Amino acid sequence: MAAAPAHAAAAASSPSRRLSSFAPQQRGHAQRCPFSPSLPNPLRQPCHHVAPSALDPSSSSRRLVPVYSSSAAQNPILWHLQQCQQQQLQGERAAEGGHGGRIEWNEDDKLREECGVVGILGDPQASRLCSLGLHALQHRGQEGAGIVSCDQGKLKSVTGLGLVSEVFGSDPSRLDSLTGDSAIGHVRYSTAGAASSPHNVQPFLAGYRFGHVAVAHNGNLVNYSVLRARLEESGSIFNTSSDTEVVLHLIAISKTRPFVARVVEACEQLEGAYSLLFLTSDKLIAVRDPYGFRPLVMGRRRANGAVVFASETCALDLIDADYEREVNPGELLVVDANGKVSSLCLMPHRDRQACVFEHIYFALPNSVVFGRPVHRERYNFGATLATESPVPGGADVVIPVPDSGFFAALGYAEKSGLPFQQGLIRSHYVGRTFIQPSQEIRDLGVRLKLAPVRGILEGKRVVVVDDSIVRGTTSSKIVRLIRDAGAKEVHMRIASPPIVGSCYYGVDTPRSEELISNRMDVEGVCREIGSDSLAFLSLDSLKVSLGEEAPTYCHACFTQNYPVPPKENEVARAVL
Ligand SMILES: O=P(O)(O)OC[C@H]1O[C@H](OP(=O)(O)OP(=O)(O)O)[C@H](O)[C@@H]1O
Ligand SMILES: NC(=O)CC[C@H](N)C(=O)O
Ligand code: SF4
Ligand SMILES: [Mg+2]
Repeated sequence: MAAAPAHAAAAASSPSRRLSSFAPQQRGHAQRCPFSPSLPNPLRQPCHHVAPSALDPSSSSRRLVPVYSSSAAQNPILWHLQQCQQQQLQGERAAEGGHGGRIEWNEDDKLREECGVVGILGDPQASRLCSLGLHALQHRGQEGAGIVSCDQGKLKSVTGLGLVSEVFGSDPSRLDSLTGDSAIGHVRYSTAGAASSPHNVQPFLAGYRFGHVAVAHNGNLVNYSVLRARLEESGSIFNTSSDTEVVLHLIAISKTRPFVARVVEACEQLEGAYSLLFLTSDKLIAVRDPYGFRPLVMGRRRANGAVVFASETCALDLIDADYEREVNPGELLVVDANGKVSSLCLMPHRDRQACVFEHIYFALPNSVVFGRPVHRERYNFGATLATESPVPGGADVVIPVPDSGFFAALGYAEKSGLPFQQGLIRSHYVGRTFIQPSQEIRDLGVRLKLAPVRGILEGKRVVVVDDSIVRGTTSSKIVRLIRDAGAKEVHMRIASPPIVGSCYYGVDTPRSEELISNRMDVEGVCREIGSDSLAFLSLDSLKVSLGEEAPTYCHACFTQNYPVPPKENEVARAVL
């Protein structure tokens, strides 16, 4: 049963939050250049620019501010801004290798993925299966990939920048070298530490007093700078600028024994999100933080009972492993060399705060995440949206924004009784996070990625369903594409609430100020993206859709109620 439509109630009481129609000529920008306020800003599209004050490499934080761009060649202001941005980039690259912080930024307009982890024990093909599992999780991180295997107590590692196919496909000898019947793997999208540094690609492998240990991490540690500073003060030397490395140092300096107790002691000092896999000479260990922000599941291979851990069940499916259960929040599972699994409670169990965005956007629809099939959740969000936000004057067709809008659009169409059509075709050869250095090329990139089907759109009142709006640039471009293809009306429907806050738990979001719904209300966003109407799924309806489990989900990017306070302000983007 859908909740009362929150925005409809707001619309009745407040004209400023009403869903509205806007004529294109009303869509002018009155903004001025934030860095030269005396100059009017004639530009239209948001891009990113680094404030000149942040050009100082010693600056404690980098400020990214939205400005408006067209072609730099035609526009001196943009040229100036791009020069500054170049300068900033060069400064940061020169500073790379410095302590801790992230020195690159979310260059496109998206919420970026997180990371994916896979671990296997008890199969002679462990590293090959691991690489297949990583392929299945490639949507969670495309910056780097790696595998550490264990053969007769000896740990071996191959890591590299790029996609799994680039790291392991180009040279078969890499996988051949990873012998042994246990392995862990990682695909990275960075939240802390430079994306372009090969040192930051996981799994990390380190030696300590009693042996070697490898770690693969999905999440983000909100207190890592504090921990790192403390460790460095007492002599630790870091190899990477990633938050994850602190875990290895904490294990190494722990005075307790055995190894599992060291892991527990280390994890007790961590704050934030962590789904971790550890590999040692004789064990595979899986840990999930007490809030369970990030997913982590366990399964077994049908053929031989090998134990498998993975971020999402799609990785289990690919390697013929049956899903057994989640690693529970706050739980530590130890798999010994004989495949025996023991469970330990890591620390007092807190109320779970699973990331609801896994259901909305991140996870693949064929995965089961937090015990729920992702495709079903998305379908329900879309169906609820249809109930609470039909198009006032009716519509002719519902189309999804591929890929992640697909199931929500299907739910919307079936609930509203409208035909569901594929009005946008997605190129399979353009990545999920398409990155180009200039805004102009990025604009073209959207057309490269999504092409309208004129025969479906021409003369129609079109409902376009997407999963989320972050900065709004993709939506504006899609609205324009659909209008250019002859649509009579374009109504955007978004199957999640407006995103108003950054994530500190393993998802690289733009700064709050750059999130379009943080800067303006629904009517403003509608005007900005140029649609005839716009509606988001209300938070109340999202919660109704999640049912009894709603309180066990994190919704902080919609509410800014952070379950773990983000102590280090903007940690993911700070240059320390
Ligand atoms: O408001 P914006 O800044 O435009 O960002 C939001 C868009 O980004 C994501 O799609 P993306 O293209 O990254 O991935 P997908 O193809 O898997 O949907 C998301 O699904 C929205 O479509
Ligand atoms: N997205 C993630 O889970 C990233 C893991 C880790 N914080 C890193 O930056 O490498
Ligand atoms: S803030 Fe948003 S993206 Fe981050 S964990 Fe919470 S729900 Fe997920
Ligand atoms: Mg999308």
